[in-house]
Amino acid sequence: MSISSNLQSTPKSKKESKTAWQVAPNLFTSFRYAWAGILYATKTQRNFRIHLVIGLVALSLGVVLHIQALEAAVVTVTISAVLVMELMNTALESVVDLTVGQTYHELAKIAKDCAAGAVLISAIAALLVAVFVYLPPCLELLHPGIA
Ligand SMILES: Nc1ncnc2c1ncn2[C@@H]1O[C@H](COP(=O)(O)OP(=O)(O)OP(=O)(O)O)[C@@H](O)[C@H]1O
Repeated sequence: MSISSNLQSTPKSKKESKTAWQVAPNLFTSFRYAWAGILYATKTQRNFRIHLVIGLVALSLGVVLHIQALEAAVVTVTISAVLVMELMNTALESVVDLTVGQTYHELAKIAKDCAAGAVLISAIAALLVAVFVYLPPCLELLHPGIA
């Protein structure tokens, strides 16, 4: 979905219009901006929501299946990688839409397709990690002594 069609370029408040171009004055403000980005992606990007839910389910499953600390670390990094890719994809879509608006441009297509490809690769890697980490304990649960 094209992003520019949903948004206005005008800031929400006068204060925001004065400070939007400045470096965040403190760490708390930086976190607030970062959180706003995550909230925006959660509200507007269906794929981000899907990956967020799958990530939470995978982490919960890890607790239920008592996976080892190293496995939990790999799962956590993998989930983060997918969500980070989704956020970068959303950021790139915004910049492309800001640049070309509603007009077709071959470079806009390449940029968006490559960003989507990056998300796809991270999601496939996450699926493989899930198979490697969760399949053995699941099989053991279903057929004790098999794994
Ligand atoms: N300005 C443009 N010029 C050329 N092709 C475009 C342009 N905008 C989008 N596209 C093509 O349409 C596809 C979908 O773009 P869109 O901005 O709708 O992303 P999306 O469907 O929201 O992607 P995602 O699901 O990753 O968020 C792009 O991958 C690209 O191939």
